[in-house]
Amino acid sequence: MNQLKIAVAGASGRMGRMLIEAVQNADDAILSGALDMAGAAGLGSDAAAFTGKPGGVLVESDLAKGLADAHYLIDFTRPDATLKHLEYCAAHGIKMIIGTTGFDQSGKDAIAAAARKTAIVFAPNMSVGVNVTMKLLEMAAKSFSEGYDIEIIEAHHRHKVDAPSGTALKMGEVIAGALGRNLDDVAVYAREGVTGERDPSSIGFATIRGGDIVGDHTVLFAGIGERIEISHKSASRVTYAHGSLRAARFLADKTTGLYDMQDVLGLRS
Ligand SMILES: NC(=O)C1=CN([C@@H]2O[C@H](COP(=O)(O)OP(=O)(O)OC[C@H]3O[C@@H](n4cnc5c(N)ncnc54)[C@H](OP(=O)(O)O)[C@@H]3O)[C@@H](O)[C@H]2O)C=CC1
Ligand SMILES: O=C(O)C1=N[C@H](C(=O)O)C[C@H](O)C1
Repeated sequence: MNQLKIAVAGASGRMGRMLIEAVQNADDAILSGALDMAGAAGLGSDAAAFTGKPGGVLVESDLAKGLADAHYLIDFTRPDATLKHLEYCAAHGIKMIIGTTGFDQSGKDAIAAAARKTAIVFAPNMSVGVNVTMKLLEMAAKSFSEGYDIEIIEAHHRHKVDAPSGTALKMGEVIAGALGRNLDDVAVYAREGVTGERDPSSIGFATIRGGDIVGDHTVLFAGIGERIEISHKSASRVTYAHGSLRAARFLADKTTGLYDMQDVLGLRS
């Protein structure tokens, strides 16, 4: 069997470790590289040592060394790191699965441009459940287009650095798209003081950060006399890791192009 040769960026991170374990446990994949930032404590050590099954792949900060044997890079880091990795991967034909969130428009444009040189799956949430939830939201938004106020509430662990979450923003885009609105025009990210009455076309966001919450997202459609809530709650990061492996398998026969998990899961309508 042709194994997927996968490198993992952010090897010491919450997702990096989960991904290394998932690659190690997959029959059709082999850990072929591991990256972390210059100065990180684990540099030079075995990337899989924490699993109890070291495999001889060392954590590198030098991209040429860390990616020498890789055909895929799974990247859950920070936007500045991902954009550095992107440049290298595009130049060397290494396919990317990007889970990092918090990109500005120029970062997103850079990813789209790199996808003309290599194949990329870019999604703020790799779990099957969240991506099916996106479809439910599209349907619900069309049905609740009049008379229902839409609010997106997300909760994550205390270490998360970006807000709202990439998933919440994507949910907002999906709902706005279904309603023929532009999220930039209708999003309300914070309320304080005398805000005035709610604009019925707005989509509100509320962010909670605390403890070890893996990732909860709820979309509230609040009407007169009834409320509908569509929620997804993650109890483990393993779903993101398994989704990333599905994304790598999806890219196996692609050489270029930008895809997301709706493509990977066959959910695009
Ligand atoms: N798409 C999805 O399904 C999911 C997306 N995410 C997203 O993935 C990202 C990472 O999340 P998480 O694993 O919790 O975060 P962590 O902070 O635990 O891990 C981030 C990793 O990236 C490394 N890193 C940070 N900056 C750089 C840099 N400049 N160069 C190289 N490496 C760098 C960190 O190194 P160090 O520790 O040394 O700082 C660390 O190893 C976030 O954007 C998060 O929103 C998370 C879960 C699911
Ligand atoms: O930082 C996290 O943890 C997560 N980030 C992603 C996001 O910003 O949507 C996905 C998931 O919710 C976990």
